Order: sequence, then C-alpha cells, then structure tokens
Amino acid sequence: MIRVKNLWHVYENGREALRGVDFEMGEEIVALVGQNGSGKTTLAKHLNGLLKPTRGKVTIDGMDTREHTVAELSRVVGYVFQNPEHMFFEEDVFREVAFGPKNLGLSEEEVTKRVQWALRVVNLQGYEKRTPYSLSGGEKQRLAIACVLAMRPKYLILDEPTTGLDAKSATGVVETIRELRKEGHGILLITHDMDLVLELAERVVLLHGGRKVFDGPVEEFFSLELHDYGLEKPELLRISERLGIGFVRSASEVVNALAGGSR
Ligand SMILES: Nc1ncnc2c1ncn2[C@@H]1O[C@H](COP(=O)(O)OP(=O)(O)OP(=O)(O)O)[C@@H](O)[C@H]1O
Repeated sequence: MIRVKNLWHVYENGREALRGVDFEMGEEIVALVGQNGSGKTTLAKHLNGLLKPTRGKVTIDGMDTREHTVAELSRVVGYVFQNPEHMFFEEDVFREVAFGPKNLGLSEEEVTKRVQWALRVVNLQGYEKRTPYSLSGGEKQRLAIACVLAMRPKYLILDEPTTGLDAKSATGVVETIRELRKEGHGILLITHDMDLVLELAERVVLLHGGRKVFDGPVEEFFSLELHDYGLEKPELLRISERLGIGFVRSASEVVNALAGGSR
C-alpha cells in the first residue's frame, strides 16, 4: 500500500504546495486530478522519494520515504514523466528498455526476459531494433512505460500519458494501462483529461489549492460542480444526461441504453 498521512510540502520559496493531504492506494487505477498548480506533481514526487515531507509521513509498502533513497523507492514506484521522448538516449528500443534492469546488476538472461515481457505488455514486440526517435507519439509513450516497467515496480505513476496523442494512439495507451492493472500493478494517473478519467479510473482523488477535496468513486466525482475546480465534464456525460440515460462510461453504453430503450 501507498500511505500518505497528513502530508505538507512547503517549497523553499515558502509556497505551501500540499496542505495536510491523506491518501492511500493499492492495486487499483486512481486518477489524480485538479487544476494547474493544485499540487498533483508535488504529491506524485513524494511517492518515489523525489521530494521528502515537510511535515507528515509517506510510506510505500511499509518503507518510510525519509529513510530510503530514490533509487530504492523507484524499484517499487515507477514514474513515467510527461513528454517521455526527452528521456530516450539509447540507439534502439531493446537497449532503451534494458538500461534500467542492467543497472540493477541482473544477469543478461534476466534482462532479456524483462525487456521481452515489458515490450509485450505495452504491445511493442517486434520493435526491438527500431530507434526510439522513429516511433510515433503513442509508441514513444508506451516505450517510456516499458522502460519503467522493466524495473518491475509494483506501482506506476503516469503523468498525462495521453496528452498530445491522436485517438488511436491514446487507445493503445489505455489498453496498456488496463493490461498493467490486470498484471497486478497499482496505477496513479495524473491527468487533466476527463474523458480518460471516465474511461479508465476506478477512483478519483481531487486536489485543490494543495488540499484533497474529494476522494471517491468515479460516478460521484462527476456529480461534483467540476467548474469550481477548473475542470470540465466529459462530452459523453453531457450527452447521456441530455438523453436522460444517466451515468455511462463509454459510447457503447450509450448505444446499449438507447437500443434497450427503443425495444
Ligand atoms: N520547485 C518549486 N519551487 C517553488 N514552488 C513550486 C515548485 N514546484 C511547484 N511549485 C508550486 O507548487 C504548487 C503546486 O505545483 P504542482 O506542480 O504540484 O501542481 P500540479 O497540480 O502538478 O500542476 P500542473 O497541472 O500545472 O502540472 C504550485 O503553486 C507551483 O507553482
């Protein structure tokens, strides 16, 4: 379990970015949302020790982040940053994914196994010899996930994984996230994309001004006055409300509801 207790983070300039946040997550898909500057990235950076609490406590599967290095914590909590292409530096996809596990000092055989497994999960088998820069936006995002995944972290933080991707690429990333969840990972999804939250999240945590103002089921989250938090209701929900069919999570649910209603 990831456990955050009364977490305060004050930056050197005095900015209180987190003010008494309590948060827990296990093997589930949690969407972390809130407008710009609400504290999402600051909270996420506490989960692999990039930041340490000013006050309060963060434990990752029992490890207090104050007492462990980023390297140790990163084996348990993998962080896939926004715009991942900046992190690629190897000449081919295989080496890129192998870099992390090699650094762990694993045998060549184990490294190869992990690379193959990670590429399979993100659906990039056959790309081993390609140069990372030749990949599409969605493929790069999936490669970034594979690189972190090859370290076998139990939890993954994905920062805006679908931003800037076309619909087809975004679908590939969504499928990858579902696959990761099936494989037993806990996933923290930092996003402004409410369609993605609707499609994928099992729970939503909403930050506002450094405080947690909502933590609960997706349906309940979308019943909030989202404009108050600088967020927009997904088009799909606005349509379903106008049609009077209530809460849905996908276009096919709308179609089914309409088909059922016309019988
Ligand atoms: N290194 C820093 N030094 C000082 N203040 C910072 C620093 N990093 C972030 N902040 C401030 O802390 C607050 C929270 O920032 P944070 O990046 O966590 O928000 P966010 O919700 O992730 O925003 P975004 O959606 O824009 O990424 C903001 O007011 C931000 O300006």
